[in-house]
Amino acid sequence: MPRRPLDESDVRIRPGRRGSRPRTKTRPEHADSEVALVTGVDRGRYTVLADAGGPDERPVTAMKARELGRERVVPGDRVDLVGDTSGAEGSLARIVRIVERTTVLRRTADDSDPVERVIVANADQLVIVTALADPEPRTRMIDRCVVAAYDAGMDALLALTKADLADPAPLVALYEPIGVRVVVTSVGPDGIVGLDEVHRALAGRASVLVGHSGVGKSTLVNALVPGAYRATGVVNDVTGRGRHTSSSAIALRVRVPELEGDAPTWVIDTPGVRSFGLAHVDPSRLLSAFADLAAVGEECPRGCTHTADAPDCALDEWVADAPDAEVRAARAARVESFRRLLASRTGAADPEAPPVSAAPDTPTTPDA
Ligand SMILES: Nc1nc2c(ncn2[C@@H]2O[C@H](COP(=O)(O)OP(=O)(O)OP(=O)(O)O)[C@@H](O)[C@H]2O)c(=O)[nH]1
Ligand SMILES: [Zn+2]
Repeated sequence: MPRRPLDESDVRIRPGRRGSRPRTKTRPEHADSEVALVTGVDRGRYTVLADAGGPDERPVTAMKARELGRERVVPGDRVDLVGDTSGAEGSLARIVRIVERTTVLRRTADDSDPVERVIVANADQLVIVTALADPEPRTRMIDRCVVAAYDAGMDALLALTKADLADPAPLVALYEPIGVRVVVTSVGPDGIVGLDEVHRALAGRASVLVGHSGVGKSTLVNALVPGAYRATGVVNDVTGRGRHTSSSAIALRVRVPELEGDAPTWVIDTPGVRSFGLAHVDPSRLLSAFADLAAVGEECPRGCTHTADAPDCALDEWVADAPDAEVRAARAARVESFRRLLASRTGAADPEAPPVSAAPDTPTTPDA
């Protein structure tokens, strides 16, 4: 019996076990599944948006079909939906397949859970919300977020809040050279100053927001998506604060029609997520986020870790071979930035004492 080639409506079925039974994969109900976007997860119930952006756009509550096994479904996922997809009160659809993801963001393993789990799928950008003061910015935390973003194949956007309290210039100088776009906001008498710039940076993209408690992330989200939390019940109406009972992310639609063109704008808030799992980050993959350095790294010995003490790392040669002092200084700074990010993966780097770098006229040479 010839097998029909797999297509989009196929559910992943584990092979084997009942070996003799032919794998009839054609399930009529799955043939007319529809693609939906996962916006939230709460205790085994998924909120998905069917026909997202289309004329029949509607929120639907769904559960995971058994066929998916232990595979996690997370906000940002596109899924195939079957069953009652009407979205009517009390209806429950089933998620039968996860569409292949373009990006995955993992949160860090912690004491309660030793596994680095995927928390958001298909996001384009990681927005690192950092207060310029109160609480003080922590560059190591920002570095780690940048690494997580680059490793996930996402862009990094630094949103500096509370510019009324401190000057953003030093942080801008630290992050713009490594490809991080920076937006600056403050709270003024008529709302958030700088919101237009934030809108421009988010328009047409799916952006994950992260930030420590008190940095002004909720203030920002509320300005971007007025009333969103009331609608989703995530925030207590009286205190305005998140219940933060779980660390599951939630996708919220931002309406900026004049900026976004055809692509919708989403922000994905991650209550309770404070850091990202970086144990899996591969130095070469991180290097590939720095196009100029990646080209240089092609000349490195196989398996080079690209750290300051790596023998014969081509990055050091590239700094040493600069035609003049100015170029050398620029290259050294670039390599230092990369190595700073690399070091942030592990517990090694002290935020107040970044790894010792080459002064412009004394390029680092490997000790080995
Ligand atoms: N001066 C100043 N204060 C701000 C600014 N943005 C937010 N705040 C204040 O900072 C405090 C924390 O803001 P939130 O938006 O609750 O911060 P959060 O990051 O969501 O923190 P959690 O709710 O604890 O997760 C609040 O008192 C805000 O009013 C700003 O631009 N300037
Ligand atoms: Zn190297």
